[in-house]
Amino acid sequence: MSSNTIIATRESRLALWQAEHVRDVLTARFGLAVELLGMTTKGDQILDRALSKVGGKGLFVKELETALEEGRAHLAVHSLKDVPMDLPSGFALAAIWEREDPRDAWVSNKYENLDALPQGACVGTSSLRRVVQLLAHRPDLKIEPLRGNLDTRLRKLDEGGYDAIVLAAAGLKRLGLGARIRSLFDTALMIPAAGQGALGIEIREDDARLRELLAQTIHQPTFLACHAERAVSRSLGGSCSMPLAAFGHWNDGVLTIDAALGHSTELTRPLIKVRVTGTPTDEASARALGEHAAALLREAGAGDYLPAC
Ligand SMILES: NCc1[nH]cc(CCC(=O)O)c1CC(=O)O
Repeated sequence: MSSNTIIATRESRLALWQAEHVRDVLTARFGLAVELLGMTTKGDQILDRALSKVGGKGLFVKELETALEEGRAHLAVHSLKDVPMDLPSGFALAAIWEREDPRDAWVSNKYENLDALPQGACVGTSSLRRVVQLLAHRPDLKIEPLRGNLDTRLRKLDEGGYDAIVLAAAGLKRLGLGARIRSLFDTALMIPAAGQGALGIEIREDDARLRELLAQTIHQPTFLACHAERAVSRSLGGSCSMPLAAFGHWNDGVLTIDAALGHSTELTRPLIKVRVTGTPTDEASARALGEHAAALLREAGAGDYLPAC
């Protein structure tokens, strides 16, 4: 095997963009010779069912972790949003990089935004988080499942299957598809998912060399916000699928976390929403802030909303 540093990556256009970005930064900054190892994951193969029904987001990372474990690769680059809240033992999240636009995007060939949709119109998304927040504003809408990579989802919209779809702005912008964004959701109306728009870099926990090197690349405000967001999810039992949104944003040195939870099966039940603020300085204090938000959600009745798992 070559002495190059190898990045395991999924082969969707977005995953490859992200892996190439990490490769280029590591080469420019540390002079590393980096190669990509493309892989297909279970999550890429299952296109007909909601991920929440077949084992959740871990499906996108398992094969990459196996490559790390077997020494076929050294780093795995992920959309942080797709990384389970607790990594299996032996693996570490060595870096979180600066976020692209964390907002959700409205993509439609006919309607400017959610308010412009006629009664009973059809919106495509398979994200429970997006479904409950769309229905909170427009209970009349018909929501239809929409899976596949970004190009597939856009094609399904263009074929006329939906009046509009909702996608992460980050993915569209990274792929040069920003022109497809008709409008952007206010993060108060459509709170993003924990980690949305950020990159997460995973390594073997015992890889001291890469751990030290990657520590120098962490984008601290994103790192703290995302650890707080992920802690909200973890505290509520993040391995289960639930309609949860958690978004942290910095203002004058203060981190505000907005979180919203919908009922896991009765998707039109009122959302439970909380906001907390703090000034975390490290991973532990960021997590504590997220745990505080989760505690407030529980006080407000989250226990009745969570799936039994
Ligand atoms: N769940 C799939 C996924 N994972 C990351 C992104 C977009 C990029 C990001 O949020 O970092 C997407 C597509 C989407 O939600 O529209």
